[in-house]
Amino acid sequence: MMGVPPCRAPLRLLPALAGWARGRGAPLSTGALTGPSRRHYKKETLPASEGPIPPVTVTEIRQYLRAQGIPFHDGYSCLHAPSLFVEGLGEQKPPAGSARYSLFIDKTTGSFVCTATLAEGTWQDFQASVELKHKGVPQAGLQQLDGADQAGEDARHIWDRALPLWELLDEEETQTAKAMFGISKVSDATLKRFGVRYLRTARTLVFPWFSPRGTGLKGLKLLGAECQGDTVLYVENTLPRPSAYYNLFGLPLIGRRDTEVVLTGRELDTLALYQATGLPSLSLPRGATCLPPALLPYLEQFKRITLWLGEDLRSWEAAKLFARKLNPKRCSLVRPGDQQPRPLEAFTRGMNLSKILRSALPAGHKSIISFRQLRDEVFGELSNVEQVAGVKWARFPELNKLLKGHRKGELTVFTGPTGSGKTTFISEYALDLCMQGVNTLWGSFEINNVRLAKIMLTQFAVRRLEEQLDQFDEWADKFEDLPLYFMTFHGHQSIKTVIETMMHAVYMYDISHVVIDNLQFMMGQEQLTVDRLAVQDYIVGAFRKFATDNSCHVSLVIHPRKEDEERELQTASIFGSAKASQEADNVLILQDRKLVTGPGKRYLQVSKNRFDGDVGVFPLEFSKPSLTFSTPVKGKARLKKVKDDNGAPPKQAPAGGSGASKKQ
Ligand SMILES: Nc1ncnc2c1ncn2[C@@H]1O[C@H](COP(=O)(O)OP(=O)(O)OP(=O)(O)O)[C@@H](O)[C@H]1O
Repeated sequence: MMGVPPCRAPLRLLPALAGWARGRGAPLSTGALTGPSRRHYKKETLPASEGPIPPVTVTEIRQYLRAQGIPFHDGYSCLHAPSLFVEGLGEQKPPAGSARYSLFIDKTTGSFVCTATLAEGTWQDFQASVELKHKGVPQAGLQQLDGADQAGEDARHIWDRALPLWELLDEEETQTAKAMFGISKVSDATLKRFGVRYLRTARTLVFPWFSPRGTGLKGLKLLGAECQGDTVLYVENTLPRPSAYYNLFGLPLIGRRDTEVVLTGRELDTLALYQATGLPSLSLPRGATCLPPALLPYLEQFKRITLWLGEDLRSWEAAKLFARKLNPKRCSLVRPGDQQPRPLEAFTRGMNLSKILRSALPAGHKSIISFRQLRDEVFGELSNVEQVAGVKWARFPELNKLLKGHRKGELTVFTGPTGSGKTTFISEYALDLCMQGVNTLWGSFEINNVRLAKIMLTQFAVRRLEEQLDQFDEWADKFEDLPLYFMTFHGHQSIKTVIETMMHAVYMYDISHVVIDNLQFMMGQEQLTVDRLAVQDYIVGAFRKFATDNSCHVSLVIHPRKEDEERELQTASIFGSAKASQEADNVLILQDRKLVTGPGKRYLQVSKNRFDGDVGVFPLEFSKPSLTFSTPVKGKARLKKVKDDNGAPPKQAPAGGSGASKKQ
């Protein structure tokens, strides 16, 4: 297990013990990664427009199926059809709505999976299969999912060594182990039903991932626990590694006729929920961080899905987004709150879980709502000020003081003089958030992904890896487990293609932060200045809309206009009309003027902050070996809040950030 220091979050993901990543259901995945001694590291990439995934619409899919004479019916997230991959079944015409329709085609991406044979592929693969079938070629060999190879073997090895919790040496050991995980009230019968085991040597619970066909072991999750005062800190490891771990825990226990399910964020919640209510329950493989579309076919049978993911605002936000993918009409959401903690806690506190489930709110969106419907949301925001403020940077405490945090749905515009280190800074700023579980998508048009990943890996390791190549694998392995994706665009691109790719990434990977470096690469070659301004306005507007519609933060690098080199940049120095700064929620400027405070110093200026109005500047200290910009530790308080963006960086370190002011 890698030695990543504990963090504040009650649950965090550690790198998997070993494994492969296959990016199941993700047509754009990087391909197989081998065991722990590998040298290559690859993050998943998204395609350029000429890449392998032309967007397909559900209308086109329907037309194609009709034209090919393939019967289908409309599900919640997928179209259901008889499978081509099951011998003979494709020829028959089962009645509409039949459970024998085992082929699921994702309405958004066209990707398919056959739940009977576990064949899967892209929309293009599907069309190719249909053609081959017409030519009489058998379909059996297409991408079987259950080749879990190395990870499967490793999992089997651990599984065989783990014991059922109720078969430990004595009752006392069982009780101690249960207490350690906060599951003293969870009965042996429940643990047995879900097949939970205990790995004595590592003092971890072991949750199995069985193939949906109920045969082989595909992987497992190991859960460790540390008690800190009254709270239990859980540490997770999965086999295969998180990016390839697609276990809907509890799936083999779901009956064909079950039409309702409760989705939880943790296996322990599912145990508690089942024991308390007897209702079918599944837990998502990576909690509230994502709902991979590859899981959607397995949720199609449910007419009603209740999402009860956790007790914090982040889980609530995630539940709202997941309901969109699942089809909000069938979803209800349990709102986190003191009287509605997560299922395990509610169970431990002796609360009535059925009652909490009954109070779940329908996710169906209505465009006109009254304050009465909003008041609980308003209360939630008022009572969770810290969480509402967003994810805090770990490396830039001064940025937290000004911006308070990184929030979904906002647009940040970032500018600075040419060559001042914009890419280097924005890379670390995004990496910091990504390391805290913010699913991040990079659009680097100026420098290629290898160079960018090299900068990021150096910043991640906080050292010059060129001179310590023996450490490369260790850092690359950890880096690989970050929820980080890259678009494969390079050079000029149309905004339409970029936005389409971003939407695809949001659907596939639940991206909540997109970084675009930089806007000028979407501007095309228009010669006329007026046109260029209009084009830029249009692009900024498109990113703004994307951020709002997808509840996703967009950080957009824009070059400044050519200005007097002696003068500080201001909000008005951003290239183009005023649109960029008007649309932005935050404007950040990297100031590189060599001020009296030190040679070569940079300052970060927050010149607009729509969230609470605090603006100001703070110095950054660049470390060349690690390419990082930490805030200097020496000296007194460094942050200076200023009245407006004409406020120049401080000539001396100001005391205590006095002079703070709010800006409308
Ligand atoms: N504060 C700094 N002091 C010295 N060198 C720096 C600093 N920040 C970045 N650099 C180095 O300067 C070079 C340019 O940095 P970077 O590409 O991040 O700048 P940029 O502002 O994005 O450039 P451009 O305007 O071309 O987009 C890199 O080699 C980087 O390592």
